[in-house]
Amino acid sequence: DPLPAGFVRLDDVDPTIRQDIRYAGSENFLRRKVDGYEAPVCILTEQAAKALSSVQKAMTARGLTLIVFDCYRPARAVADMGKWTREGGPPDPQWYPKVERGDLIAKGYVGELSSHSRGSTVDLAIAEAGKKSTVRPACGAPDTGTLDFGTGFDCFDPASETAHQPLAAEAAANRKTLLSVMRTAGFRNYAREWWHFTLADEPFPKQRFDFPVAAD
Ligand SMILES: C[C@@H](N)C(=O)N[C@H](C)C(=O)O
Ligand SMILES: [Zn+2]
Repeated sequence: DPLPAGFVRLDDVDPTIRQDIRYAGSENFLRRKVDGYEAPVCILTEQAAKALSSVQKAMTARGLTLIVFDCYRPARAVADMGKWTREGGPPDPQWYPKVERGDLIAKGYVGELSSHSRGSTVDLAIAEAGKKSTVRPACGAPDTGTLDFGTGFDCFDPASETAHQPLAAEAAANRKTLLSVMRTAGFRNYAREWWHFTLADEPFPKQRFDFPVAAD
């Protein structure tokens, strides 16, 4: 299906950006596919995709690449995550080792209404350009194939706060690099998650979308 006006598939803007769209599969904190993800593709607003492509150019020059884990997230996916957290349960050592499942929204790790549904928010890391990512998330181990950020994508823990201390020097330096290149391109970080960025001048600041994430 055609995308709503103003949205693009990232691959059409910059096919060099690596994509590992976790909610389209089971390697995520729900341990199953999330509603609304029909294909593992990154969809963003045109402005966000172009801004990300400018970051990728800086990365490529350094032998690095961006890797995106989540982009536009349909409202039905946000609702699915919310319902799932409310089912409750104990901490999960891999994804939220110190938080009850039912507290993930209250603690700010999962959005009850997420900026991702506005299309200009992205979860991402930096990887070495030559190395392919194999999935090995999240707490206590960086994702294989990404630089060391201290924690992996979607490790819901205070250690994932962007400015968390103490943090090994290399992880702190990599967080600083990601923050710096993303800020230069006009993105703002969410202080609780080093991987979550929203385009400051987003085109749909008050709208939430619900079309599915589909390949074409
Ligand atoms: C779930 C995680 N990847 C994330 O994006 N968290 C923020 C708070 C959100 O859901 O908007
Ligand atoms: Zn996010």
